[in-house]
Amino acid sequence: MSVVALQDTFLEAYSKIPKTEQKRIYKLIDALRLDMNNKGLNLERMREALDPNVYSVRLSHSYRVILVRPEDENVFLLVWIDHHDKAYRWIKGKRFVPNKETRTLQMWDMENVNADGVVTGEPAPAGQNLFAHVTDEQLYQLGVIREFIPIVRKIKTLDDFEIYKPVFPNDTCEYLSFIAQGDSPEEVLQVMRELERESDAADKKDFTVSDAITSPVSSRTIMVAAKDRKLNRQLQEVLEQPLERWRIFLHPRQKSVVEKNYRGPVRVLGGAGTGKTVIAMHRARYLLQHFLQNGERVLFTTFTRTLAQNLKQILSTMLSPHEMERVDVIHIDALAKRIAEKGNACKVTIVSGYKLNALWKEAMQKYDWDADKYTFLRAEYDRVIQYNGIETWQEYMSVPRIGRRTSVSRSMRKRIWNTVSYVVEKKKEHGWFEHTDVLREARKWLEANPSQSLFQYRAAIIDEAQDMHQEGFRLLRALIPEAENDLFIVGDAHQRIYSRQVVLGRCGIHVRGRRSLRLNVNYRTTEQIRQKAVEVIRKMEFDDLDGGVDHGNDISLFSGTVPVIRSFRNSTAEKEFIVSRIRELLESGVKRNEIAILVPTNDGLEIVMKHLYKHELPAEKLSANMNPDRPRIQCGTMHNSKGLEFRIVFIAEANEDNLPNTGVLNMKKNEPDELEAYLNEQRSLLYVAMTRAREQIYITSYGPLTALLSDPSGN
Ligand SMILES: Nc1ncnc2c1ncn2[C@@H]1O[C@H](COP(=O)(O)OP(=O)(O)OP(=O)(O)O)[C@@H](O)[C@H]1O
Repeated sequence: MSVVALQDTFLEAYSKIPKTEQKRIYKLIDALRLDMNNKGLNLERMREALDPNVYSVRLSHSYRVILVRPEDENVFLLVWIDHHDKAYRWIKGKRFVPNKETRTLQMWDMENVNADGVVTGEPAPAGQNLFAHVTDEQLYQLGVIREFIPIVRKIKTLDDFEIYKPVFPNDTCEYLSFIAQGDSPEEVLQVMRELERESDAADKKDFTVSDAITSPVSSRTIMVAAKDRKLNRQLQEVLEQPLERWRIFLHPRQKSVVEKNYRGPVRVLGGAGTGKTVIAMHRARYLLQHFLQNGERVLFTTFTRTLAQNLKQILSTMLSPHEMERVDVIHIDALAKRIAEKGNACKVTIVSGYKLNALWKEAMQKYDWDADKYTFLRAEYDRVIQYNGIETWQEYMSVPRIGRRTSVSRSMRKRIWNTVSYVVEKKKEHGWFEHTDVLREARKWLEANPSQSLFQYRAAIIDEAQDMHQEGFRLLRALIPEAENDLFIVGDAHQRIYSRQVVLGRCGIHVRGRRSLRLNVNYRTTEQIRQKAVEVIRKMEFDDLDGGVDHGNDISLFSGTVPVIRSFRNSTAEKEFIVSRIRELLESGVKRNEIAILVPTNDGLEIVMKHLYKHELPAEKLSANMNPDRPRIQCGTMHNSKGLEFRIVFIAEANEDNLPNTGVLNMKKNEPDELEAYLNEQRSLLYVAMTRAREQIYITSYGPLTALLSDPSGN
């Protein structure tokens, strides 16, 4: 007898039961395989269940495992674990269908449908149907079983689709999601056919549960336990790390992006949680295994140190030690510093904060500026001069000041230039560099020494590209020779929280035609969280990192509870609420390190952490050196959460005067460009923080709540 498990449901159930019960599963599987008639197993047919092949078996005094045992087949399919009554309720309306079209074993939930009475209702009039352009036959080929076709015909809008989603099995739901997002049925069927080509059971007349289990397509949904007494390593791995199965199975769409041979740079866009980083990591592996020669290396870079560290750790579990030696995971500023120091044989000292402010104040005094022009001058330097890599007065005189609304006369420009030159000279005298200076110096060195191949990089993968400075991309272009599969860039302008818009074409990176891709399906966040997060940024426009507009719209595969948003009288009341919710979550089986508390400011972070300690809740700050597996509540600023994800997220201190920060608003109030840029960054920051949550989000404040949640204009 072979024993397999239905991933999505079984893993969910498994993650909710106590550790002692989890350990019993392995023994139970062995026992089932050896002798299913073993009386001790207490195998019982569940007559109340809709599916005639459903059985239950005793795991312990309290828990039962639900399984499917198709007649005349030598297989047990584990689907659920729960207390007796709850398990019965769960299984009651489920039907397990080996679907010849999708080559998978599907789970249909008739209970949901019948409760809503949707099966017997009238279909939506033609033209008002989200899937009107999909024929019945195409729906069938997409895996919709015949009796469910009338249900699809009732779906008028994307919102309707949300309500109906739990009815569909995951694979068909995913295919329908693609169509709902604008893909043609033919395109989606093409993806399916590619899979069928891989399937050895494609021509069989009857499609059985055993066929579904052995079909390669099922590798995403079914885990197989090995035939010998030791459990298959894969099953054990997935059971122990249920949230990371994407490391093993990619969706066919993702797979095709990862495995293509591209004639030049590729750009992949997609909203939060659409799998961009997952794809980037798989791409690194694929490049090494299929496209690169021995000795050629891959650079994997991103914007922040914490994220680079996190990516390195995950990559090291996906790649062999030998492959890992051929990949450098490093954030862009560290890379630039490395090149500049190696190339110029000099020590780079980064200057920022008060030293730099003091230098600017000195220059402003010398050139007789009013103190309130500080923001204007710094922005002119960062947004126009540094952004465009300008180094001479002639260049500055002729550069279009795109995105700067305050006009400046020629004489004013000259005064600005004199002030800037003073700062630049002084920085040189002290041997000080800002990060952008280092990027530029590194690039200039590479351009002047084209034959120098410092690190044997043949290709680069760039994550979180929206926050990369133009100088960063120019540096990468100078570092990686133009060739097939040279640059793989993933990013999302919705999440830009550090830099200004980049135009890849202006950095010598030319993305053409089919090398520009967009992912639309969110695998991380529930639709409820996604929608709430999108509300915060809905009035903004987003670029495609190359001078165009990103009109993309995403959809989440999962449904969940609505975000909880609450404001409290004072900070203590807010923190007490958070602590009590955390205690409840821990009691319900959520692990400490699955919970994150994010706050707008560093001061707020200290307060939150003190509060957790006071209540004996171990906590840890998000940082490049932290170990995310330690059983601690993860705390960090919203900025630090970039690129990460957690099961439950609290955004605390989301106060009116924190988000956006009133002090910064005041400083920028006379600079409309800067003010708008800052507000947009703050909206994106909130979007980023909210979309870190997989299952549930709590947003709290003391005093009035941030206006960004109620009024996306931020006014
Ligand atoms: N093929 C897949 N199967 C299952 N889960 C997946 C798959 N692809 C992605 N995911 C899940 O979605 C999560 C989000 O993926 P990822 O971090 O790559 O998204 P992203 O687009 O880079 O997000 P962000 O831009 O918000 O940081 C992953 O952690 C993973 O849990």
